[in-house]
Amino acid sequence: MYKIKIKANDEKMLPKYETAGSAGMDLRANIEELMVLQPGERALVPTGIYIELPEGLEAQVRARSGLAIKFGIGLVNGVGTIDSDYRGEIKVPLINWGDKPFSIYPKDRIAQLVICKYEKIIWQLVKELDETKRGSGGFGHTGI
Ligand SMILES: O=c1ccn([C@H]2C[C@H](O)[C@@H](COP(=O)(O)OP(=O)(O)OP(=O)(O)O)O2)c(=O)[nH]1
Ligand SMILES: [Mg+2]
Repeated sequence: MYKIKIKANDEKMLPKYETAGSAGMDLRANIEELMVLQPGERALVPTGIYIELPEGLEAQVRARSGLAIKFGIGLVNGVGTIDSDYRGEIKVPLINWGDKPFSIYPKDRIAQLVICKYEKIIWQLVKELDETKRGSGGFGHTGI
């Protein structure tokens, strides 16, 4: 298990696994006052945490499905990527896709962080790629 350096003003803000098998650790809103997201509105919500990942690990910011299904709350950027050399505050670009105003209270769990391994590659520029049965078929070409 990796031990990852983290900075936070309050230990309660440290993301943690809610169950033994959770892949994600919930991120909390580091705000002083209630924030309201109107339908269609987006906001970059601070989490108060700063991390130092070794090269080869990234952190993914992902939506919480409960907020998505109940209130239409998602991430404007789909999945956020926290680079290993990023030392700034982790922030969550939330959007209210729902039809009602959504209230965020201080320390609410607004998203989750998943730590993943990634590979670095170098490109080998070629004229032809290996043939496959799929070829360029995609976007539903096998049917629905
Ligand atoms: O949901 C997110 C996405 C990104 N970041 C931070 C960490 C990441 O390392 C940095 C840059 O993110 P990204 O590469 O996605 O954004 P960019 O628009 O390409 O910015 P940059 O030019 O700084 O790389 O912003 C967050 O805090 N939350
Ligand atoms: Mg970038």
